[in-house]
Amino acid sequence: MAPALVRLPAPRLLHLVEVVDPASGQLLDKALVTRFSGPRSYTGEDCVEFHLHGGPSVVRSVLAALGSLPGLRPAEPGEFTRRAFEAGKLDLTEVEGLADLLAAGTQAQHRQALLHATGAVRRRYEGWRARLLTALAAVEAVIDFGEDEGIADEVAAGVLPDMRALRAELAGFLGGGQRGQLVRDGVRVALVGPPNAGKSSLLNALAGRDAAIVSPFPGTTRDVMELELELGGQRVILADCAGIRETEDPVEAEGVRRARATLATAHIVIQLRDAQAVWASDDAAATQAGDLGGDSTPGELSEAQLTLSVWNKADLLAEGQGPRGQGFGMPADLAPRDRGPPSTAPLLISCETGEGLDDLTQLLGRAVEDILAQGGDPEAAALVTRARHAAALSRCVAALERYEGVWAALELAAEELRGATRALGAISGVVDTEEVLDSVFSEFCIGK
Ligand SMILES: Nc1nc2c(ncn2[C@@H]2O[C@H](COP(=O)(O)OP(=O)(O)OP(=O)(O)O)[C@@H](O)[C@H]2O)c(=O)[nH]1
Ligand SMILES: [K+]
Ligand SMILES: [Mg+2]
Repeated sequence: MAPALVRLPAPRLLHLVEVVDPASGQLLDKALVTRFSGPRSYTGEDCVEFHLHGGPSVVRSVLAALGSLPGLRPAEPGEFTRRAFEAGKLDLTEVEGLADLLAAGTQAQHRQALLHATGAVRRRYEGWRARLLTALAAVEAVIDFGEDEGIADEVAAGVLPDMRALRAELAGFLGGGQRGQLVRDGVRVALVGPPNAGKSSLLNALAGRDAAIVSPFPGTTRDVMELELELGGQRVILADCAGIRETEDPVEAEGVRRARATLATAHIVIQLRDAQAVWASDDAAATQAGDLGGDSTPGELSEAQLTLSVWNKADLLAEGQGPRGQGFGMPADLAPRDRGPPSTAPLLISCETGEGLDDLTQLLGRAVEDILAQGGDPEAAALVTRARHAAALSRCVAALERYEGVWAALELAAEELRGATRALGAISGVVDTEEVLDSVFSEFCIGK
């Protein structure tokens, strides 16, 4: 039997149609439908988009009707985008940008993802790769055809300056810090200090909700509790930990171990102490010098970490008692940025009354900016948003360094230039391995 002739609606226009189950003839929805004919579609293939009413039963019944047609099946997560990539519609940086765009929770993440998704990053990488290919082509041409020693030397010397410049440029991006990854993954802030300092109370105050358990019993928090905040458009991950102290309790001891691990990976450390306890213990000076309190020592902090020293429970200090009366600690250094990172002079707050919390938020925002500023300018930083980019870039730089050692020996030089080209190509997916592709596409949810 000849197939029934179907008049397809015009492509790339919305059509209001009745969606009918082909088996039962039952009306399923009245909906807008668009047909795309390849290659002018997202995947490059012939596609149809259904704009259904959103009720779960409508969607389920239309999917079931479609699934009953021969040759149709649900897409795997990321399958549409993978097909688009395979059809050459997107490169890997754009694919990753799309995944980041779908996941973007902050303005900074959003802006950075757009640089990838719109191809700005792709163009940078393609430009570099084109320079490598030009150099490689010149060198290979001499290997293949050039008999003349003079020409060989001339070409080798001609290629060298641009490859040197390229190596320096790429090394600059690699050494420029981790801003791209910080924007994507968040700046990590750890709340540490002795038990009962009010760390969980402060986490709740900053989050604006009762996220962590607060109690008058020291040793309440055991697991690390992480919360995401948006500060000045930037993703910040705030971690509340167990109070650091020696303990016989094996569960609390595990909490202390986790607290130390969290402390080690934090970009910013808020050292929280009970103002009255510090004042009573008469070691205010030691605290000003940046002591973590409890059993921990300043030696646990690395140079790159910023610390904010904060004294809590200001409401419990009597009039004239404590740092307030001594003329320091209120508020801590809120000096302009050019005067360096926030100082370690303590900031006095109360989670109970809210005193000092605005100052703390400001100070924290500035510390986050300082951490990001160490990571270079935003557009350059957007080139390296994943560990995979950094790894490929450093392979490329290493190959170019080796090239500079052998540039006059054309065969060896060509080999290193090929290696450098391959490494850059891996970032955009020009040269791909299944493994990289699988990990990139696995980030997607079903339907993209
Ligand atoms: N008066 C007063 N009490 C506070 C303040 N902040 C916290 N507290 C109280 O201090 C006690 C301990 O607070 P938590 O937030 O549980 O302290 P923590 O540092 O998380 O304690 P651990 O998890 O046990 O290490 C609770 O009873 C809080 O209500 C404050 O600013 N003023
Ligand atoms: K507690
Ligand atoms: Mg706690």
